[in-house]
Amino acid sequence: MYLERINEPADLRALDHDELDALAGEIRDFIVAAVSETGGHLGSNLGAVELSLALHRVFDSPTDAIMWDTGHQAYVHKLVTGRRTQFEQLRQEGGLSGYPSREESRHDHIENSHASTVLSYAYGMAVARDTGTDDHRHIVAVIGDGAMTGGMAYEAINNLGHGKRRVIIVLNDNGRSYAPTVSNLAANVQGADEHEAHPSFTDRVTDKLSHALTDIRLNPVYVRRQRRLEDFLASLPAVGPQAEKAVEGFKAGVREFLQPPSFFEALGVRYTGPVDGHNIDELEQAFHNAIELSAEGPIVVHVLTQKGRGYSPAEDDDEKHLHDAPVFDPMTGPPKAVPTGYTQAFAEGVIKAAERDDRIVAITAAMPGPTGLLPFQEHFPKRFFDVGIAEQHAVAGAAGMAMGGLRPFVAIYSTFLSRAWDQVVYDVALHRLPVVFCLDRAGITGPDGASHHGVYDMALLSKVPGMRVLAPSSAQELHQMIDDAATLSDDGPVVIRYPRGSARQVADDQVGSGLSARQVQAGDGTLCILAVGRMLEFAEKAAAALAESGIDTTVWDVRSCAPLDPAMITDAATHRAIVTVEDGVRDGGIGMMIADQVGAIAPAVPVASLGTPTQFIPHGDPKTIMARLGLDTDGIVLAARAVLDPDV
Ligand SMILES: Cc1ncc(C[n+]2csc(CCOP(=O)(O)OP(=O)(O)O)c2C)c(N)n1
Ligand SMILES: CC(=O)[C@@H](O)[C@H](O)COP(=O)(O)O
Ligand SMILES: [Mg+2]
Repeated sequence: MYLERINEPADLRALDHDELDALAGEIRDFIVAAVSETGGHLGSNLGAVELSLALHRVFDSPTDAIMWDTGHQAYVHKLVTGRRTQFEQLRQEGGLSGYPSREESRHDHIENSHASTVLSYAYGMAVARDTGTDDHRHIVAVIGDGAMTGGMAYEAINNLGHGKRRVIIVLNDNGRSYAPTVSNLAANVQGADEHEAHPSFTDRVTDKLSHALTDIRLNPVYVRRQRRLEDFLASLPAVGPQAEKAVEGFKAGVREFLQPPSFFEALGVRYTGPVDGHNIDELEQAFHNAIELSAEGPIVVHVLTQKGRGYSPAEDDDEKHLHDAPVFDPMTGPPKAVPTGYTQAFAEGVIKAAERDDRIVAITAAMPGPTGLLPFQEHFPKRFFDVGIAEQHAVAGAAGMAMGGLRPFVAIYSTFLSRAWDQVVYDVALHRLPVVFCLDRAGITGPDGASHHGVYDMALLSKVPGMRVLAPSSAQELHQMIDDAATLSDDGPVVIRYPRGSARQVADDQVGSGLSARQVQAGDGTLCILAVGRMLEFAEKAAAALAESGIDTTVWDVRSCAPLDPAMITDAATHRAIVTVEDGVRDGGIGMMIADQVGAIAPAVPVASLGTPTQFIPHGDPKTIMARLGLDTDGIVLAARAVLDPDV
């Protein structure tokens, strides 16, 4: 067993390549076993095994910074940097994070799980390094082909190229985000046409021509000779410049013939590849050469990997190569991922809406499966758009579609809509465009940690002029809200936000409509609980618990967070005390808006607002996190008793 001997990257350098290949096999078995126990990211990590080993053999982390875009593919990095024994607690409360964590290790840098950021970090760290005089450490940024479809990546590439920053970019191209990436970069580089845009892994690696070219272009001996020839020619009087031009022209002709200059080189970033991402020897050679060539400026090493490599249930999963997986039986692999709960309700509802209105189109930012849009794509292939990991473009694109007479439904996780805040406000709302935002994973999501909880959407979006913000308390309410949004959007944008996981099922008479709140039960005027979305279920249970001690509670399902229903505000203001509860940030949240409006008509009525704190909330089990924050039945009961009898 080699894995047990690896406690830090230096231990990798004692192994020969046969031992490294054996270690890679052990690591794959370890990751499958670990993820099968706790759930987590699988396909991406299985594809990054050899890449991670080669990086940690060639570069000297943490002196050299090895940074991972998105970070979901950093399990091997964690394994070889001393955290093997912590994987039993992967993504558990207080356990190992599923992403790099600065608290866990000096080898970790970026904790944010939002994609397409790593090149900007690399740029910034290179600038900081270069302000010093003797700092020669390497800045290595690993970015996936999916993350490369995010606009930020191009902003950074542009700056890196023009700034000639000494950064090594490792483009980990497995041809996929969840779905196949918009274009397979390897094919694009060689100008292959569309039908080759997603060649098999083997095809992608065995293109010997570009392979051979890589050797030439990467080999520093070739580069040094080329430079000596250029210097010699330039030194020749008279004929020198012409001869030099002739050599340049010849080289350009060779390059043009063999391989069109890549996108990267057009921006001043040297490109080389593709390299076989599962051949450690080849990877190490490529990285050593890149170190030499990076003296002149940034270089991309294009690495081809296979998502899910080495575990057939992942290799054979056409939808997402087991990008992530729940707890599962490693012998058989997890069952096929199908939408459940609110995601399933959205998947069904948006199809029904589109059947009724042919203006309706659906947009995803590289997450057709997790957002529930795969069935929509099957029903309406020409009305479905996957724009890549490009939320800003998705939203501004939706604005364009709406201006053109379409009715776009934009399906984006709550947390990822943060990326497109500017476009939501000034491209959609400013023009009062009929765009419907369907935000899955709103509220506390759990295992993916601080940058995945969807806790800001209500507080922020309720402040956008003309924006309607709806929060369903059941699957049936979500269906209703999708129907209503299709017409409400005549007057401008609508947001529907709903949580990860199971959805409450209710009878048709327990569903509201439009922008009205729904009174679930009427009390005797003592206490009024106003609940947002999934919190209604806890509010009803709290009311039942309070009834046992003689407190007769009114309960409202808020439904429309913006605008708030005036009838609900007026009724709440007639009570002795009010509790509001939402699974979003309390500061500036819906509860505070309710308190503000009640205060305007009944300033003496106390309002206790429950919500998430203005803090980053670490990963863990969502129910445990919500209980800890008082966002459950007991928390509501406690708040009710306190607001009724503050002296108790
Ligand atoms: C801004 C943003 N949008 C969406 C996601 C969700 N997401 C996580 S990983 C992933 C796919 C990443 O693809 P790639 O960069 O190619 O990495 P791979 O999983 O293929 O290794 C997506 C869309 C995200 N993390 N950040
Ligand atoms: C990094 C990544 O893939 C995230 O988008 C996350 O893992 C999604 O998790 P769920 O789809 O399980 O909410
Ligand atoms: Mg990928």
